[in-house]
Amino acid sequence: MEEEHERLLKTSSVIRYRSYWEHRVWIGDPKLLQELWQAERNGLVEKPEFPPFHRGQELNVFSEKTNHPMWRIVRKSVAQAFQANNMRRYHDHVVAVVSRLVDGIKAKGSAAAIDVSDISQRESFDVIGMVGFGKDFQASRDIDNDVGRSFRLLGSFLQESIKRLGSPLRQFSRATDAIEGRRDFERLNNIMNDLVEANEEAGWLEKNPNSIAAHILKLQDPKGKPLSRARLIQEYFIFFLAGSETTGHTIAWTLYFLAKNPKSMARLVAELDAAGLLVTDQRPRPRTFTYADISKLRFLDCVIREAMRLQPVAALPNLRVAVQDIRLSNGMVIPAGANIEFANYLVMRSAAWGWEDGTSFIPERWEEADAEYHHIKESASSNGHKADEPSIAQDDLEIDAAQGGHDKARRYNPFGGGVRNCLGQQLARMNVPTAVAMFVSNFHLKLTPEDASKSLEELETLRGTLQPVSGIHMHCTERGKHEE
Ligand code: HEM
Repeated sequence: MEEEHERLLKTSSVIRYRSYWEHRVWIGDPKLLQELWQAERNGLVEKPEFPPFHRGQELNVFSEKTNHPMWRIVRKSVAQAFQANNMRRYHDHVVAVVSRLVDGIKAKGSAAAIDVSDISQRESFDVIGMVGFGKDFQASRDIDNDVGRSFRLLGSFLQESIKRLGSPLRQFSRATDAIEGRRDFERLNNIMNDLVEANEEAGWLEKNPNSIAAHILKLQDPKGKPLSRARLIQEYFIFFLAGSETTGHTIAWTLYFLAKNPKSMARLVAELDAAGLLVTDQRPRPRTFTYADISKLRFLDCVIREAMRLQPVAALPNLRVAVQDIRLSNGMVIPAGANIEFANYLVMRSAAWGWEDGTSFIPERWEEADAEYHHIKESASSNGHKADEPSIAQDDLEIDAAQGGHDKARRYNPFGGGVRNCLGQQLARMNVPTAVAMFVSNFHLKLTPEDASKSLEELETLRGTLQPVSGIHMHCTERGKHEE
């Protein structure tokens, strides 16, 4: 994938092409991305049509059009669940889930090849269940269990959905894997339905007023009516899907880069040691990782940013449609109806946007001020047109979506940009550092010889999210017990 994108970028940062009857525009330029996010705020860019994957399926906050009142209603309400004071309140859940996994890995011993990708999926699934919906699915209780396949169902759902996009009639096919796909849809639907029922039980809402579930259950449509059960299930489901796949793979890729880069690992270990968080011979039971640690551990933050720059798990399929002709500052016009692909992946790697040695893992680059931005020279504006229209005040629909201005454009957007950027990013920003720090504090991580010998390209695949193709396997040796 990397090679293919580098090849494309050498040709241009904007590519127009036709795929059968569709007109597509592929944008790999941060300044133009900024303009398109502005166009999205102004209603000129929309989400594409998401054909129903399942008869009777409703839309949700991810698939709903930006100009539809329901999208705004859901986004504004559920955003409250992700406020910092809430995240602080729920941090103990994250620590509890990671601690269970740490115990499970210890029980396996260092000879076992642990799939950290599987571990990370269990972690993020349990966190979203507990933090968002008050349900402990216990995927992290025993690292070999299958908890009714529920956490694996999200991955298979995503893959089945993608197959159906390519072949809409698949949902009626009698092929074995298509039948299994339909069963998985049904199972997932039932799990979400059970969860809605549990959350609707008397007294639950009062006890969990800040959860994602509480904000969804209180929603009313524009006519003031409560949401249908089918819509509730869809809203529940999207928070599980968007919230666990992405976070889990981000944790796994971060651990992978650390295991591959001993100098970065050593620096992080020293930081955790200085903070009293590392297990050592002298400190077999370090203090518990706290919410306050997240903002204090600067190098940990650099490591995660760098991993998300190189392996942005959700940066590829950011698709949109032009509502009307859109003129960009480089003079190009995107015709109404054209599909737009935001090629964030490339923007976050390419030398064209000032990334030095952009395909290497160098967390130190995040110690420089303004590293998120590409600075635009006046001459770069090809037709004298300014990069931005005067900025519309960002309202509370946008989360950490600062895009720069005329002189600089944000070149680091792992959570997307503009009004449709990631709604749950505050949960990810709490979960990923906590999990990474706790795993590194407890274990020496060493890739198995087989996975260590593979290139990143051999390890990765794009199945809806950018994820390991068949896991990332490591030997995890307890710190403080078997020091090297
Ligand atoms: C490292 C973890 C995560 C990454 C990298 C990530 C990335 C993204 C990106 C790039 C988008 C925008 C997609 C687009 O423009 O089409 C997005 C949207 C979204 N994300 Fe995340 N996400 C993460 C975690 C989460 C979590 C934890 C939740 C919730 C629990 C969540 C919920 C959502 C939702 C609901 C949307 C749709 C928002 C809308 O359309 O208004 N995400 N995410």
